[in-house]
Amino acid sequence: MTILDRIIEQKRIEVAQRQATTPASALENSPLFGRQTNSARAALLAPGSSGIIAEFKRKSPSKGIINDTADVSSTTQGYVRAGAAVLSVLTDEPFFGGTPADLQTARQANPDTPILRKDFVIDAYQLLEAKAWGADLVLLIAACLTPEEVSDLSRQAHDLGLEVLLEVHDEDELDRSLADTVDLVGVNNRNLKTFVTSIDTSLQLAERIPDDFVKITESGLHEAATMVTLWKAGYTGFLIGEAFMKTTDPAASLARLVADYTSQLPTPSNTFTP
Ligand SMILES: O=P(O)(O)OC[C@@H](O)[C@@H](O)c1c[nH]c2ccccc12
Repeated sequence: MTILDRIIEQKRIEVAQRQATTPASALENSPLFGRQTNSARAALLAPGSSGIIAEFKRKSPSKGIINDTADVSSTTQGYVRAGAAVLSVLTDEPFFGGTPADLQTARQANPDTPILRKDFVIDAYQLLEAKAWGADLVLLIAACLTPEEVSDLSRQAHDLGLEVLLEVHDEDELDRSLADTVDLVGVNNRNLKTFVTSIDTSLQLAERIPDDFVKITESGLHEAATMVTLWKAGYTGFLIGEAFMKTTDPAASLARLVADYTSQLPTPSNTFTP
């Protein structure tokens, strides 16, 4: 059994329990449910965008504790001030130490920034939660969904005004799961079954992703030079967590990376300006 299998097994139990205590109607009646969402696609494609999706992550199955003292509100606000285009907030508790409250807090602290609910979505109920907790987009992971589930869930997400980031790890997942109902395609450099992380994954898949999707490279990114290589390969979005969260000042680390990255980009029009 892989770690991903264990996470999904646990997730099914968790979703059933939450559904039993909070009916869909309660989520639909919550104050944030009707809010107008912010577009991550627009934020990442805006001229001058840093392209960075900055993640709030306390721990992970591959790294253990990364940061168990950081405050959600100040860290995410710091990320935004330092130039993050989009925020990603883990809501999985058992494996990543995130909570629904983290997402709600990040929403309240950053009303105008697109926020990704980072979790393992396997059921439409979780889309209602995402909307009720203040998310603007959700992650759908091809490795744990059938192609039908990807297209059904992404259609339902759109009906709620949520954008969809489809995560793939190889050619096979991309070929079978890419639906025109998704907005952004993320290539995870980390294999969720083995934890092996390599940016070659993104480099190999870049050309196979049609250009109408915003291309995001995810995980294991630490250095501006690597980002420039990936940008040249066609990636405009960079999902980064650990490199920031493991430092004592995540926002300052982001600011340094943005400065370094933009100074190395060949075209001034893509330069981030605060
Ligand atoms: O902390 P990193 O190596 O910068 O990675 C961030 C993000 O890509 C990673 O947390 C992630 C990518 N896909 C996921 C799916 C579930 C949980 C976590 C993830």
